Amino acid sequence: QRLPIKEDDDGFSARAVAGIVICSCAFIVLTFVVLWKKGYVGGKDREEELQALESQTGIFSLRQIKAATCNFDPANKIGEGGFGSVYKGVLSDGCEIAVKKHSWESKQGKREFVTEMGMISILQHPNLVKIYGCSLDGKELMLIYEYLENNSLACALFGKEDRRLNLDWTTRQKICIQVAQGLAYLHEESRLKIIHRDIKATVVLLDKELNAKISGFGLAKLDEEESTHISTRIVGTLGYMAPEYAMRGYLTDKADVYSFGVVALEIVSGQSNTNYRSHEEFFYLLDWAHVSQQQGNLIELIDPGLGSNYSKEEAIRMFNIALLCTNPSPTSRPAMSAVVSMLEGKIPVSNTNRDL
Ligand SMILES: Nc1ncnc2c1ncn2[C@@H]1O[C@H](COP(=O)(O)OP(=O)(O)OP(=O)(O)O)[C@@H](O)[C@H]1O
Repeated sequence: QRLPIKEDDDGFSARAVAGIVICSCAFIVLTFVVLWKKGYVGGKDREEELQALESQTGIFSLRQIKAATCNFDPANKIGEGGFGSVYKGVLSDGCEIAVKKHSWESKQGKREFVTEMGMISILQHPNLVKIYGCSLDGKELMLIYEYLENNSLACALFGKEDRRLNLDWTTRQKICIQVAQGLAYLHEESRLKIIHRDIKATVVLLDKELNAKISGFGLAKLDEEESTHISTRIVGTLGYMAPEYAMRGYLTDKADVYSFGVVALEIVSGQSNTNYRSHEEFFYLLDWAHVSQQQGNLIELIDPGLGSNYSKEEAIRMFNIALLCTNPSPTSRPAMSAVVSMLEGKIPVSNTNRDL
């Protein structure tokens, strides 16, 4: 359940970056179209050349997208996000794509479209979903991504029974490390430091080999050093938001670390944090994990679907890391690069006094 957004946002620092990216693409296409129409460029088959150029610059025509998705055939619908549907498509060169439609009516939908386009086109990492471009034809506002065959982590872990994947322990461990690596890149390695702000199991997509790629950059924000870190616009998803951000608007990269901790808990338990009902008093999985930890029987939360085919040591370590990441105090949460090393067993799980 996404939180509503006040439309008079004053903290939209990604707009400039996104504007430059889109303007540059539009300028290149426009220049080419003018030259092409005047006959300065283009050979026998100008239509083909224009299409090839469209793909290179990342601007797709509505015609191309309609052809790729069989006119948005409901059979090609693969998901539903907060601002519209997601369709699978195949371009004329055989390349598989995912097309995310954004609502033109909603200001928030347009804002997220621009942020996502700007952010993700400047970021490149094996654990971030790739964007191929966009389509801005008429009233349709669409983002075009690489298609990931195995849907989202949420679907794999707690989707409908026929769509759920029985992820084994090694795969869960790999996915958890890859999400942590993607976040470490955003926070510590990319030229622009970025806070994703909406890390959850539905934005972790899985490719053919079940490698994890982070998507959903519509709420991402630049982490500027001079910023006060106080947001007047609180956005994110209930059940995954860090308390200091949800209650006081205090936003740092440690808010993503908290959300990651919730995802790690979901990976090891196979339960959704927001839907978990184990006991009437305990609504969220995270609450239940704290109670189980106090009672010293955290092990009972490990996904029973794993049977006995998992490493107890690694599962307990993942629980410990998840609880460390969801520490109520942001300064007690580790940096994502440290989380990667802890998950890999290269450094001990530190700053935790939680006994198991
Ligand atoms: N590149 C992709 N490849 C395959 N499936 C995708 C891709 N992108 C999105 N999907 C599917 O579409 C669903 C919705 O994605 P989308 O990013 O629109 O929404 P969301 O992030 O879950 O929701 P919200 O926008 O409300 O936060 C995903 O959970 C996934 O199942």
